[in-house]
Amino acid sequence: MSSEEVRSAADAGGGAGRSGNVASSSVAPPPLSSGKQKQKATGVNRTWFIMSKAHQNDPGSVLKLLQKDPSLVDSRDYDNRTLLHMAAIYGWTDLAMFLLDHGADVNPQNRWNNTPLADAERGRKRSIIELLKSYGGLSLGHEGSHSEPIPPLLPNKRYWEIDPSEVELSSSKIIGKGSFGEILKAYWHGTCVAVKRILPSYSGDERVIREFRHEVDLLAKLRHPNIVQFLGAVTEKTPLMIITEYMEGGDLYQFLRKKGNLSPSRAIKFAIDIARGMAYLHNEPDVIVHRDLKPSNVLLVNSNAGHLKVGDFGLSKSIRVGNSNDVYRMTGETGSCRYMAPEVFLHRRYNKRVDVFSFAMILYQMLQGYTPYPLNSAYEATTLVSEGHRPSMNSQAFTPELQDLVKNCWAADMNARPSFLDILQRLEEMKNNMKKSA
Ligand SMILES: Nc1ncnc2c1ncn2[C@@H]1O[C@H](COP(=O)(O)OP(=O)(O)OP(=O)(O)O)[C@@H](O)[C@H]1O
Repeated sequence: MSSEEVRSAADAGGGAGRSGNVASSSVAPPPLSSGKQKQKATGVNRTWFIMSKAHQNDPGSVLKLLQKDPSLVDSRDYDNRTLLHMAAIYGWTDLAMFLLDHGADVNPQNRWNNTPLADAERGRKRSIIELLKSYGGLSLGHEGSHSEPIPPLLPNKRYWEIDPSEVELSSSKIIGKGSFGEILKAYWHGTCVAVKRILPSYSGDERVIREFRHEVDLLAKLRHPNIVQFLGAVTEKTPLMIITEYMEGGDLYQFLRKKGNLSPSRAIKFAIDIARGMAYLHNEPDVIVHRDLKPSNVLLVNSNAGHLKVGDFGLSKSIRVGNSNDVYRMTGETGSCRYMAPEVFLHRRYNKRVDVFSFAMILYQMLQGYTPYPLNSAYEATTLVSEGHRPSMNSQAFTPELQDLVKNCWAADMNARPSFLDILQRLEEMKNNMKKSA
């Protein structure tokens, strides 16, 4: 069994304390499994670790790490944000001063071409603006929708409880249906939101309530640009509701139905967004296995389709990686058949790489233009896959690199599948090579 196999949340006492972990780093880090190991981190790990502290809005720890190792001043995350960007976004003047005094580049540009000064101006961080200008800061970019600071989690466990009267449902519209409820487009304090409302007929069903609470507990811990943002929940009154940001562009399934197959560059862009969200969920030691990754659970921020997020955590499991020899064994069939890894369908032991398999199926669909085995029922399709068959890749959009990636990700041996951090690196490389050859 591999070192990445995991045991169940119930066995391990659940996956606690995921307060803003990020999976972003300039280089894919080897997994960290304990606090002590973090201290002994390698160069690659140190970059990842310091960026994760910055993303957790923890300037104190960032400063301590920098004092120990000033060579980290120009560390970057996957979005090419430096510590100076983070200081500008959050308004950490002392930290910005330390960085600049220790030779940090004053005008690095992130993925959206924003410099720290542009970010500070967007957030109206006056003292940082002055500081950056005094060091020759230039205001370039300004287009980043991804640079807003994320407020730290409040210690109060139920800070997210919403009174149903706050949710304006009279003019709401049903936008989706799930197993136990419906998804509505509604308004919360004047803001358009998505409301997952449990149907009254299930409001007394203990199993449904347990699953609902589990989803709320899990969602409340998640904060990442590629994860649909949880805003609050109604758990003390009926109907039970989960309120998340509204994703104007709808889901990827509908999008692909309209568009057919995507160009390699667009599929890579979409795949990067999905892989980013998934790398965050799979971040050890508090691993979240989504278990139901499929196109209808990937949502588009708006109709420009420039930004995707992973949603629907109804079936996700929070798992604290403990004994590396244990695996999670599923008790019932879970997830959506057509995108499901064979080990799940066959009720075998599985680990977080089930999500990598589902990711391969989504990538396949984006490039091929239709679902895997469209002429077969979902059950037949999964049976074929469990017998070792894979759908043929005969669209022009499959570049050799994308073909290899899909093949690796749907490997029958779950331990042969790459991690989402590896996937991200490969996709980023493909993207850069395409840019160079354009
Ligand atoms: N935040 C959102 N913004 C816009 N549309 C959404 C949002 N959340 C869900 N939807 C729409 O509603 C559909 C169903 O949502 P979702 O899968 O979360 O429901 P569910 O009850 O968990 O379903 P299931 O029983 O399949 O798990 C999605 O495919 C999507 O089209």
